[in-house]
Amino acid sequence: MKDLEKYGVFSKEVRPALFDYLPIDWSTVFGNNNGIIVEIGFGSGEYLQSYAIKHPEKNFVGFEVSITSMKKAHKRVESLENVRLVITDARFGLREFFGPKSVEKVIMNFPIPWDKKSHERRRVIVPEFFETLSNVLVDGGTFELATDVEWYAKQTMETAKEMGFEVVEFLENPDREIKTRYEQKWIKYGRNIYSLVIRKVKHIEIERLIGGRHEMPHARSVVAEEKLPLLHNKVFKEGKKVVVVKGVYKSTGNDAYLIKVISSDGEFQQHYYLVAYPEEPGSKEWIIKLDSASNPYRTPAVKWSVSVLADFLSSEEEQGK
Ligand SMILES: C[S@@+](CC[C@H](N)C(=O)[O-])C[C@H]1O[C@@H](n2cnc3c(N)ncnc32)[C@H](O)[C@@H]1O
Repeated sequence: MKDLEKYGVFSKEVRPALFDYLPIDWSTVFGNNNGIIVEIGFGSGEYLQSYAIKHPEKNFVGFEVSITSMKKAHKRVESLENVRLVITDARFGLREFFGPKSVEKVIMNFPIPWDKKSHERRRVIVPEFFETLSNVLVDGGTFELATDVEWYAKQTMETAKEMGFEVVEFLENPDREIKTRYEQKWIKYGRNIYSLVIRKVKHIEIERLIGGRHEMPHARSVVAEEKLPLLHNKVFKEGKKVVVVKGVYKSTGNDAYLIKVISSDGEFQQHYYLVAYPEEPGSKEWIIKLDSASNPYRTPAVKWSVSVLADFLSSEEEQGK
């Protein structure tokens, strides 16, 4: 894998899907073993920039889901050797890209609380998030939250205690050295600010969806070609895995088909393409695999999408029916 691709179009962007092995060995990314601080939802990047300049002896990894924020923040941190940015849902990224006891501190400034019942699924700070923290934080490592939403701060503190964390600090209107864009806005509007610091006291093992070598899943099957159009809009479910086929497209040049898939592992959803084509022209044996231009994380649902589609397409004789 060429480093240029692995590190994305932005010089400080890291694209974990292109790494051969996960969790990432961050010491090779930064070229040193300095302690790691993670910021979730860095927005325009002011906080990350100021913090990283103040602490050149630490490495910083920021997560965002907004590409607009990524572009703005990247301009700020471009020249900083100790910062890397990742465009991924941090709930997934913190668990999958960091090994046990590898992060000193996780920071979250002014997250959207998603208070409506229908939006609850988007919330970052949920019990599973504390399980991830209990694994990836070093012993005594901390999580810091700043918010303008009192119930959110208090609920986070209560859940943290239930999940075995120690509360180090809970302050109303703290005088924070670095103020984020949202913080400045809320202060101007006269809103109260709450800050919470909790410390890990107990390490737990967690299950990661991916891990180890990031291989390309593929399957071989005796395919009944007439079954391919039947895949359209098909939904396959097994446990937390869901695979939905959104489209099936036949190539004009040969017998290959492109299959548009959305798969979910619980809350984590990915969009990508699979390809299906005869091993030799005219052969009944087909290969079904990820399209080379698609690069989803090889989660259980992604691996399963290849095998479940291969089974579906398999001719009845092959299945012994
Ligand atoms: C209200 S803004 C706060 C931005 C910045 N921290 C500040 O205080 O100015 C929340 C940010 O979190 C990002 N975000 C929301 N959910 C996220 C997730 N699951 N993973 C990473 N970033 C997320 C949003 O895109 C948005 O930029």
